Amino acid sequence: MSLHLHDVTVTLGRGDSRTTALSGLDATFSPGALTALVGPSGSGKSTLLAVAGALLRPDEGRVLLNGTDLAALTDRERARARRERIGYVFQSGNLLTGLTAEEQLLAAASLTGRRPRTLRARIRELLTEVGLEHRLAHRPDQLSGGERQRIALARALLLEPELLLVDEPTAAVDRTRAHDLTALIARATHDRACVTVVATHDPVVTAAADTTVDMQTHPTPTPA
Ligand SMILES: Nc1ncnc2c1ncn2[C@@H]1O[C@H](COP(=O)(O)OP(=O)(O)OP(=O)(O)O)[C@@H](O)[C@H]1O
Repeated sequence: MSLHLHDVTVTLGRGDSRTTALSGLDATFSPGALTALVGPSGSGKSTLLAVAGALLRPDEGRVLLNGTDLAALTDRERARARRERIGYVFQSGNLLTGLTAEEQLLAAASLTGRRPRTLRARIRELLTEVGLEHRLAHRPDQLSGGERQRIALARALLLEPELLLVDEPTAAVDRTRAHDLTALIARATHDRACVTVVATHDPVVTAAADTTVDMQTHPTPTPA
């Protein structure tokens, strides 16, 4: 399993706000390695995650997930890849309104055909690992921003993706929790040899990462 971005260009916005967010980007991400994606605000980290996560189709270039070019798939195939192969943890958490923390994970797992009975123990274990064992029955509107994102991380880890993409996992938590979450992500990456890319400004994450990709070494976003 590996992720290669070849000559990827992404243009965002229209008219005066049109911006080349990524320009001819080449990057390789290895299995079993936690990669910290660093660079100043606006350097294209979230854009890279969106392209790698098959949420955004590049204007040009190839996005090879273990040899499959995500950019060349149909919308339906891309949706399937997102569901079955990719775990994407947004800063917002992107949870389903009205479901408790535990139900968020059960719902995600049921989409992949797993039996709820065998899942509950694993779900509780993961919610404990992200420090939310006391929030199992809380719905998104009863949780803080950092807590919502931690549920999203637990949900992604439950599904054991080949590719794990995480946007700023430690931005809304205290330092102790930042260390714990980073260790959890690193452990999952190493244990299952998945490709993990974490966009971050946090030295706690960069210190624990196996490797770093610096967006500053790539061309800065410019008006298109
Ligand atoms: N919808 C959009 N229309 C036009 N330009 C956009 C749009 N979204 C993002 N951009 C621009 O694209 C560039 C890359 O943005 P991106 O969000 O990928 O940066 P980032 O490195 O993730 O930043 P941050 O660290 O602040 O999250 C920025 O210059 C941004 O202003």
